[in-house]
Amino acid sequence: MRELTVDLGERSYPIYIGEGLLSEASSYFQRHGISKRSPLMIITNDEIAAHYLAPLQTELEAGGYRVHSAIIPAGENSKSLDMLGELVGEALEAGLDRKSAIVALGGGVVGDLAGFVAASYMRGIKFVQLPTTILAHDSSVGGKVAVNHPLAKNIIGAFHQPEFVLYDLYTLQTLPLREVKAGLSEVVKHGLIWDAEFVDWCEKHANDLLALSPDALGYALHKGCGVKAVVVSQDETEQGLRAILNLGHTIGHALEAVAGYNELLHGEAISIGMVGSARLAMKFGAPSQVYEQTKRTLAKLGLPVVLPEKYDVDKVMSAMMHDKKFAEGTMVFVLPTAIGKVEIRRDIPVDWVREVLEQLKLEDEQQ
Ligand SMILES: NC(=O)c1ccc[n+]([C@@H]2O[C@H](COP(=O)([O-])OP(=O)(O)OC[C@H]3O[C@@H](n4cnc5c(N)ncnc54)[C@H](O)[C@@H]3O)[C@@H](O)[C@H]2O)c1
Ligand SMILES: O=C(O)C(=O)C[C@@H](O)[C@H](O)[C@H](O)COP(=O)(O)O
Ligand SMILES: [Zn+2]
Repeated sequence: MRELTVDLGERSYPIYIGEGLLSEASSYFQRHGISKRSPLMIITNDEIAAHYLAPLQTELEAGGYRVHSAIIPAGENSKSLDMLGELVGEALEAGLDRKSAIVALGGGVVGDLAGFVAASYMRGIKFVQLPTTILAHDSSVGGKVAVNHPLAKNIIGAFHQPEFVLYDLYTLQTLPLREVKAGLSEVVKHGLIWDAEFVDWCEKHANDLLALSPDALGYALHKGCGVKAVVVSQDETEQGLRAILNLGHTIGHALEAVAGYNELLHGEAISIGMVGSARLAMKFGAPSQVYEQTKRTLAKLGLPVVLPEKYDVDKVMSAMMHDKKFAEGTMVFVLPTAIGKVEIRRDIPVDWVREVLEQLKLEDEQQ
């Protein structure tokens, strides 16, 4: 078992990473002071529930917890205000009070939504993250919780940190291959913003990662969570440094919104966005090697690295203007200056962004 800490003073919390951790969940709940006198509510989706809900519920009940489970439909469209309202209704009916906890069992969709339920129910109750996707090495750490609006991704949300993160790597073995690849996109991102050696490692071990080798996954997720924990510990509410975790997201979030949240997976959109950012960086003088290695590594992991032809560049440009990263009349981009190093720029000519998107689209036509 590996352990990391998100260091936020009195709100610090651990990330436990290991195999079989869900089968001992109640001892972690107890250790972290989750009340047995108030009911708790597990939020998960139908696909994850089929694999992991019954054993988790049995384990927690055997440990003396009163458990209510809420099951939402799988998919990004569940990250909505309507679903938030439904879950608040379920929490009230199940008798959750201010000492109750919300338990997120799932990937980033469940985690972001459940975290926002916890942040808003009775103005904030405890929550626990039980991530079950590779991507959730990112989403379960750091306390960004949110739902989407049709016009913009994650635009209604809060910062609300979990009590602890319990990452059972056994759960990853049932992930569909497309979800494995999408999750690895954010793993590579953590290397691209912070650790060049780790990017080399990801490139070299791409096949091991895709094959879900326990050793490779354990190492990569510990590294990825480690970068995230260090960054969040220094800048919890994104006053500065934390924005680097947004590499690839200016373009990526716009693509997700334009696609209606049900076509491109988050990790796929971010992959295209990271290639776009590396291309944009070349216009500011970054060496072409940065663009080439970014694209090569993501492609080796089976991720999209061009903009599908059907995307309308005007619509993508306009979606970018609704993002949180658009402020005071300018777009904010995280641009790589070397592998493992990025800078935050607010002086991006809009025409350059358009050119990059057109180039990425042209590459799709040429494939
Ligand atoms: N809060 C943050 O800091 C943060 C960071 C990154 C991404 N996100 C958000 O995370 C979301 C994407 O998360 P995701 O990729 O985990 O998506 P997801 O939660 O939709 O899970 C992906 C798919 O895999 C299925 N699944 C999950 N675990 C499984 C398992 N163990 N076995 C079999 N199937 C399983 C789910 O049912 C779903 O269909 C996006 O909404 C993104 O915006 C948030
Ligand atoms: O934790 C962060 O900070 C991130 O930016 C991580 C991103 O991978 C994640 O997709 C996040 O939800 C994006 O945040 P947003 O504030 O741009 O919505
Ligand atoms: Zn992301």
